[in-house]
Amino acid sequence: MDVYENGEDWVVEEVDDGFYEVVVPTGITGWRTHAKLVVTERSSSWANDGCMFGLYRRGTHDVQEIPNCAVHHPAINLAVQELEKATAKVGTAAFSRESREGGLRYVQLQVERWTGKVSLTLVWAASELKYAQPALSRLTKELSKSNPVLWHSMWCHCNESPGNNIFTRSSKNWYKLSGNEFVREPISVGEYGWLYFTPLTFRQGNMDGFDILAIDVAKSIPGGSKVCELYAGVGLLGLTSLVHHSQQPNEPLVWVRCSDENPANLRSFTRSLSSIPANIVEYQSSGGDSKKDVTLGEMMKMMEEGKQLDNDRSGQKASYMVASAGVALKSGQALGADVLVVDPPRKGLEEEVLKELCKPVNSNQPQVESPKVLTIPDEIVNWTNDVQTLVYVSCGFDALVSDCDQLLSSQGGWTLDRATGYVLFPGSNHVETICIFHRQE
Ligand SMILES: C[S@@+](CC[C@H](N)C(=O)[O-])C[C@H]1O[C@@H](n2cnc3c(N)ncnc32)[C@H](O)[C@@H]1O
Repeated sequence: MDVYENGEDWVVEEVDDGFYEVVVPTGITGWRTHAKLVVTERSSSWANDGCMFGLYRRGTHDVQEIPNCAVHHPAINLAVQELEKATAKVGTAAFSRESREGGLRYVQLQVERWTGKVSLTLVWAASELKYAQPALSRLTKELSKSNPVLWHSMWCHCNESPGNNIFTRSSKNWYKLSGNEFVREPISVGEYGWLYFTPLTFRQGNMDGFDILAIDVAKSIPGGSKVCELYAGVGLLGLTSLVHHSQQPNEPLVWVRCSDENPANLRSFTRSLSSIPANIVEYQSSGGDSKKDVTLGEMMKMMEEGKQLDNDRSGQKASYMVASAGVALKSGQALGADVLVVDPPRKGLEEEVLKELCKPVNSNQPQVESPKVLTIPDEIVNWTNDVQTLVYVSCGFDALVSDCDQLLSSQGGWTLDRATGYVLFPGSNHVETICIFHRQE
């Protein structure tokens, strides 16, 4: 890429050649439907005047309040006001980093756009729910009483770890206290189903903006393709593409295989799939349990027993595997796929994924869709051999530049056809980018 670091927080294009188109998909205010805020005492603990909610000032642990923040969805600002009032009324003690006393550490607020309701997660410094009581119940009761229509659901996440991580990795630390398990968002193509999120799953900060990006991803996939999606979250990009192509004449996708390392996504994905009309996902009536949900408990048990978690049931065009990106590839998820969609975290692609994409295409490798029918040893398989189009969605520009350099200088035969930047987070210095790569003929 013809960009260089300028020593600041941004990179500069050497010559504006018009290659990198920039899109501002939404207004610059009110776009943030997902916020995580840190909590601190308003004054001293004996004053009992409740908690303050905000962000750490850069490089410090001083909390900066952001009342009526312009980029927040109005429901988030309202929720913060309700939290301030309620914590003052019931005397909730914020967690202190210094004394390690007090309970409330962080809050996560997620707006369900079509209802304007907020799913609230209270992150409490406790090892188990019982140790957060009775302060936790006092607070949630007051919040529900003070504004009964605002809250979609309330959750508690117990986190007494010493560091700054907002959430621990254990799904056992999550407790749903009230309301619905899932925040629902419409798939952004017509009225053909929903995406389901919980506080345990990844959800984009600017959902309106990402809807537009998801349609652009769908349009960049040739009709009739077989698609493998890594880093899929709840399956937002894959399912949007499946629905989009079902509405194009003679262009339905053949299949979409999604995967992600977070096991909590599987329940969400299964729900979404059930909400999409059968003629789009082609369920087969193969008996009563074909759409059966896996409970969180069953999921934990399967993981403890080392069983693979997936919903790859016959008759469905879309399937889900819980696995890291590298493991998903080596399980054959991209075998037979024409298109690979990746949307990794800021640090970019896993080394294993890059390594596969950088291998030269092996014209002697048979084109099959399952490793079970591959007749060559695993060590010499090119797990992305059939992929002709790579759709790379990036939220970390530095990592994208480095991954791009590796792909383009490799023997994988890749060319970068298009790159589009999306100003998804106005007011911040982050840009979301879609890069479309093709293999040279
Ligand atoms: C930027 S999010 C994209 C999710 C999805 N495209 C969306 O828009 O909702 C990145 C996802 O990568 C997953 N992830 C992070 N590291 C991973 C890895 N090594 N292997 C597989 N998934 C990973 C996270 O769980 C998260 O769901």
